[in-house]
Amino acid sequence: MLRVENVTHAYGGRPVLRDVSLDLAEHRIGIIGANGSGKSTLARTLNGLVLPDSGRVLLDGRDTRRDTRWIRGRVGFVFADPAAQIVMPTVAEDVQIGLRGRGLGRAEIQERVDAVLCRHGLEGHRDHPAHLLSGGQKQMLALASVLVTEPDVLVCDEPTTLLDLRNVRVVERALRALPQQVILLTHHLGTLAGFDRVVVMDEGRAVFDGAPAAAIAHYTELMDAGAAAPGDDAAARPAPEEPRT
Ligand SMILES: Nc1ncnc2c1ncn2[C@@H]1O[C@H](COP(=O)(O)OP(=O)(O)OP(=O)(O)O)[C@@H](O)[C@H]1O
Repeated sequence: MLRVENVTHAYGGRPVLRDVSLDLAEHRIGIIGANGSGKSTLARTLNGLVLPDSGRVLLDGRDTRRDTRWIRGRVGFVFADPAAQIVMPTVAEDVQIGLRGRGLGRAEIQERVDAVLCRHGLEGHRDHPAHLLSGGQKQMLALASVLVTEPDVLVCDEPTTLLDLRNVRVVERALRALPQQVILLTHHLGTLAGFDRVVVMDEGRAVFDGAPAAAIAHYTELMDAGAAAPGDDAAARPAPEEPRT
């Protein structure tokens, strides 16, 4: 189980995570919050991409600070922009690269690559140049390239941000079907239906933690309150004039 213990983190002296503590045990966990609330930074602490300034992050009792390599192998990470994750010229090569150095034979590598491509609708694109895939296909490739390594936990940082609605659905379906634990950061609140738990981040703190509907209601209230904050005179502004004809 992933455990976040009293984690704080700052960039250039500016606090981004403030004493966050979470036990992340459920199968499907969402993390939502305003832009800049610290979601990505929190997600990155989960596999040691970001090490906390204080506090610690543990996977099954092992600290990301000490056992970074082991934890990276157990916690897969999918980024919002698949282009940042695709490193090889062809689809199959890109999936295969994650299996390097694991002492697997050629046949097993081939088998695992074929299986993951097939599961994610990319079997017909095996030798296709990866950069020519559509946005949705690139996101599926990024997902496949992480899943081929068989992580226990998958952390997805807004994997549907760049996608149209059809591809959002494709990625949602793929995530739903995964046997492993998924921790999903998203601004697509509908994706969280059926999740076990949703954490709301605000200004570096986990301010709500509960069922999806209650978490979304809390987040919506938070955003509405922010939109009508004192000093914001938007509500007092006169409505724009109708164009005259
Ligand atoms: N590498 C970095 N160096 C400096 N500041 C950073 C870095 N990464 C993030 N920040 C800052 O930390 C704050 C939190 O960023 P973070 O990406 O964690 O928020 P977020 O909730 O994921 O936002 P979004 O919804 O926009 O992706 C932001 O103000 C951001 O500018």
